Amino acid sequence: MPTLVKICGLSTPDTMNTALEAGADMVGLVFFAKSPRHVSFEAASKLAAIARGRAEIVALTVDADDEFLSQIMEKAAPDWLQLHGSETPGRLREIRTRFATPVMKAFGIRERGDLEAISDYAGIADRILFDSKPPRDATVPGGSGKRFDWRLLEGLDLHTPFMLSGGLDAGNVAEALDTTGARAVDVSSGIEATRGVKDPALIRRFIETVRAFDLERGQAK
Ligand SMILES: O=C(O)c1ccccc1N[C@@H]1O[C@H](COP(=O)(O)O)[C@@H](O)[C@H]1O
Repeated sequence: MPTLVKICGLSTPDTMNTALEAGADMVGLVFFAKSPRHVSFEAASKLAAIARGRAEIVALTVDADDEFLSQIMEKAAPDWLQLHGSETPGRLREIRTRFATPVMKAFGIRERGDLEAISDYAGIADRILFDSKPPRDATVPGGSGKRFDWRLLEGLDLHTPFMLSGGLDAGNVAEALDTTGARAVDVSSGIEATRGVKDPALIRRFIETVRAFDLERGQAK
């Protein structure tokens, strides 16, 4: 199976098309006003229409309430919800039931102890997402372009599929895949010219690099 690639924080039709044409498996729309990648419901609806049927659409939220999630479902009808806040296992269960959409729960990792909470989400989260841990006073809890020590994931025995993120780019993604054994990766900052502004050439290079890694490992499509 080829590595699953998620391109996150797309906010223009051009970069959305670039990601899709380059072969992204998942495309992420950020619904968090403090993020430089935040999209309005109107923009999201147009971007989702471009992506539908070509890649899975992921809506990223941070501690969103039901009203906000309902708006996202109505306007963008995502295939996945990415929950990047401090959502509890109970809240995840509620969201899955109410919105009948798979959920990907993000965990910020800095040290081994940060992995402990994950077992509480077993059988509830459809996928676990590993990101670097944001500083306590961060206004945006992700998309920082910072990596964490990937060796912390070595030998991890998760019974839930996981995705690796946090500071990935074309220059380090092969090493990240090799170290962690991840079968899915997510990138945002590493494909940007400046914070929040995607660079089509970097999007293509990132996906090409992952596909080359897959070819080398005999995992290509
Ligand atoms: O992208 C954002 O602005 C964002 C905002 C709030 C929470 C998470 C966000 N992005 C996610 O963060 C990780 C790491 O991204 P990066 O490649 O290090 O920039 C990734 O999962 C994004 O989906």
